[in-house]
Amino acid sequence: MVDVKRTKLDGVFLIAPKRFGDVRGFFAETYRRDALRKAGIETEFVQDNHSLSHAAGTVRGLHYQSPPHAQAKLVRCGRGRLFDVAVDARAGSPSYGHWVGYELSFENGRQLFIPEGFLHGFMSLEDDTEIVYKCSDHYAPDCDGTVHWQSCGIEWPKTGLAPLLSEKDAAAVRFSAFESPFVHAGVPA
Ligand SMILES: Cc1cn([C@H]2C[C@H](O)[C@@H](COP(=O)(O)OP(=O)(O)O[C@H]3O[C@@H](C)C(=O)[C@@H](O)[C@H]3O)O2)c(=O)[nH]c1=O
Repeated sequence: MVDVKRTKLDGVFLIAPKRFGDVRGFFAETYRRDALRKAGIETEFVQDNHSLSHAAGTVRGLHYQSPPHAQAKLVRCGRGRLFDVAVDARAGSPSYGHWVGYELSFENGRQLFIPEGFLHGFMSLEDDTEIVYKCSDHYAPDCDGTVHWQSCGIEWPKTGLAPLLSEKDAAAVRFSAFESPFVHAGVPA
């Protein structure tokens, strides 16, 4: 059983798989294609990723892959706690530049579905936080892009710690200078 809820950004969903607890711990279905389809998510995933961030306050993002290798992602936290963010980067979208952010943790088991055309990033909120996510296209380094994490008006959690970023992410272009490779498939008037 999976609870799939819309967010304020069209196409982004917050997902809560049911956990069956017993004396041993819990059991949960972390991916049900039929439940996502019922919510209108037709995405086929082809790659699973897993990363560990040692220090709380680590930021990865805001990342995207350009067409023809754009990726939708289904994100969850394997260990610890993180703040996960999606930013609408589809040129012409009524919510262009708008963002949503949710705490995903081992504890709450929640997932975020992020469609193609969005930037994705996260901040770890505990030491040794793991993120696990499915992607709808393979890694394509030539199509890889990053936008500066502090250039979209995102209200990041205040950890009191110095953020830790890759060199690539620290040097990323600001959102105001970002030339979006994505187009919003709007309904014609
Ligand atoms: C993303 C990725 C990286 N790599 C390699 C390239 C590099 O040597 C090393 C680390 O790559 P990065 O620094 O890009 O890793 P990271 O900063 O964790 O990148 C990830 O960030 C989050 C926010 C996302 O949304 C992902 O799509 C991805 O962009 O792993 C792969 O082999 N396959 C992949 O799919």
